[in-house]
Amino acid sequence: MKEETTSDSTDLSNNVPASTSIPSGDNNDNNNKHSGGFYLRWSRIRKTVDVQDNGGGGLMRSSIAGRRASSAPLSRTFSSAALSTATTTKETKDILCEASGYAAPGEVLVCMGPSGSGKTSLLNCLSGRTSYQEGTISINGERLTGHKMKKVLSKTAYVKQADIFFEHLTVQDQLTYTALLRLPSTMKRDQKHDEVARIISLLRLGKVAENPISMCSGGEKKRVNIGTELLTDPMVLLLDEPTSGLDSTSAVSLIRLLSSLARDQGKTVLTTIHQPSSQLFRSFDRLLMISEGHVVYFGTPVASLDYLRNQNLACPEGYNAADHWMDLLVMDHETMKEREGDDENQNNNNNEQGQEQGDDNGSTHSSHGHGRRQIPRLQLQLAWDNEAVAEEMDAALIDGGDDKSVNTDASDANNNNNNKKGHAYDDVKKYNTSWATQFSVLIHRSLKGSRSSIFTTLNMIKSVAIGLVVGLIWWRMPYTERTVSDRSSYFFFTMAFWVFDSMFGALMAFPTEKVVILKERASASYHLSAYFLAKTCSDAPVRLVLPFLYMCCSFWMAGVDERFGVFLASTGCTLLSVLAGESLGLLVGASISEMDKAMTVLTVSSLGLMLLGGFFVENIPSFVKWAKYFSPFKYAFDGSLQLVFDRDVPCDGSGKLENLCNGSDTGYAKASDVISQTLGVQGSIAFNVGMLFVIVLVPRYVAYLALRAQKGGDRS
Ligand SMILES: Nc1ncnc2c1ncn2[C@@H]1O[C@H](COP(=O)(O)OP(=O)(O)OP(=O)(O)O)[C@@H](O)[C@H]1O
Repeated sequence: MKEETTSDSTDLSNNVPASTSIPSGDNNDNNNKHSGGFYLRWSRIRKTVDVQDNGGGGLMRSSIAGRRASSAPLSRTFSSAALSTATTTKETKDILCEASGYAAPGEVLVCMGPSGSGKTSLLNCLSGRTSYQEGTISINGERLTGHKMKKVLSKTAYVKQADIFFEHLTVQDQLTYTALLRLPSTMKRDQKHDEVARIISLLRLGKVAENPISMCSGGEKKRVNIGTELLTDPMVLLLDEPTSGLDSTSAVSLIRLLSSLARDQGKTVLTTIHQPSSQLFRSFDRLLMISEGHVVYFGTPVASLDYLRNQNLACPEGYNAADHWMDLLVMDHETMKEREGDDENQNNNNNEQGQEQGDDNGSTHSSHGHGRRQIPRLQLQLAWDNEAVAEEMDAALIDGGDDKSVNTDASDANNNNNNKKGHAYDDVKKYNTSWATQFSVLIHRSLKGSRSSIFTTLNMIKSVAIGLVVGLIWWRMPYTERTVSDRSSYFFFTMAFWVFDSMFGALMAFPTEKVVILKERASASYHLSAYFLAKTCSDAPVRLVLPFLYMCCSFWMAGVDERFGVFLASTGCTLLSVLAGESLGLLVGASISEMDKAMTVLTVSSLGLMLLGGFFVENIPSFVKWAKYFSPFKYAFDGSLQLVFDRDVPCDGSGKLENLCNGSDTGYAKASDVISQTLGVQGSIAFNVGMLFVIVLVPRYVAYLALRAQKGGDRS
């Protein structure tokens, strides 16, 4: 093993030319064709992440410089401090190592590499979805820094590997809402609908347009995903594995579609792809090969075969060139030994056959024609002269590369263009539509979701049934001394049931939508505030219908009060308590991302708040008593009881209000005494209702802030 490593480095230093420039035939001849397009360049992009190592020692520990010297495989670097710690250490893992390249308007650049080589990470960096430690990304020669990157987002479409949607929406709905949100407000509504129709026909989605996305096949979902991004007429289209899960015919037609978008509309297309056919491989305009975060080739696919031949790694005749590239990049010592063994056997067989047949074809091709003791991916990583590409990219920067005289044709064209007209994205606003438009579209979309998840037939039956059961159990209570505690328990049950129901129902509201929101927000579709308000405004009325049905049944059956005004007011109190419970659920759901933790927190806190409401324990210790002022149960209960017990209570000899009835000359217990002494109600109706409003609004606002603080991770 040691010998092999030494010989690797020796062989490499002997075999690889000191400088490997972009292969011939790879000039920028296409650049002037689409000078109005976006020329995306990146140079020396370095991205690292900190990861935990539990002292397993399974990680490779050396630096790039060290590896360049020793040819040891590496994708991680260690700080010396980390090395000295035996147990859990933090290490820095290199995900992209000085990656450089460009994607030109009118061209399809295909990025290939083994799984985990850094393709998605590169797209994430280029789309502004993730940070990187070093390097420059520019559009038409201008560096993209934070602010500009955000602006460019609205001109960049990023089709992610995962198809993320609200699956209850139909294909048509999904595209229409996207069009209404992301197409500029200068376009009329009809034009936006026409655009949706165009995309549906372009992507052959007509047959499934009215189907919910959840019913679509993988390929159809992928096309909806692409259609969603194409709608905005982006200048730069980034696609992560758009052909995964598609059959070969669909994959070919998708790549053809991308090519035609690039050629006919001057779009800049950068896509990653797995295992294209030989024919497809050759049809790509440009190829970027990545291995363990290192660019190992950038140029045309055809020139890549010459390059491999120069590296003594020629693709065997008749072998799929893309497969050959991938084989080279995944091969390790073990697979090499196996292959060498196979080759030797095959050579021996062929030699024997050749001798028998007098045929001189015995020199069977060694499966990949490479030096037997080199690991090809290391050879290729070391051989590629990334610096040459990086310098070329830097030279194209308007505000200063190392040598401005080395500008490419395109950058010259773009410089002139930019000087005259300013940048194509200078006048681009982050959001294409106004806050009000976003709010109205989102509320419409959100209502569809709320109706399908909350306002279901089953939920309605449940509410009416519980109302009927409660009505029967508390059946026709007379308004006398005997039923004071029954009336109070009716309200206790009602508040407890509905507040818990709304709390736990709302807990899931944001977590289930979070992934879609992060995706849509990453493409600057709308303000978070527009989403948040639309979501809460659409969920609330739908959620209130159910307790209203319950109140309609139970209140009259139980004979809580015969006055319609009291019914309306106590129903209002119940509904306010439902909204308060919803707010607390939203707050916990928005602040704690792990569902099991959120559920635990909500269960403990809601039970605590209910007990603190004073229903079960009369003598709450003073050091926790203050917490009852956070209890929506308390305010709803206290408010409702004051509405009902606004008249003196007739004594009926049952002795339930003994202390109040015994001393009474009128035969009535005074309402104020019943409320304060027997029921322990505090504060006026206005105070209790006011406090309910506070609990409705404050936790909601904090939930919004919590949601705002959440950023999509690298992988979201
Ligand atoms: N935030 C992160 N934390 C830790 N590791 C990460 C992070 N992001 C990426 N990686 C690692 O970086 C490497 C490159 O990941 P990336 O998703 O870019 O690969 P890929 O080439 O797109 O793979 P695939 O083809 O399987 O999608 C992987 O080993 C991945 O585990």
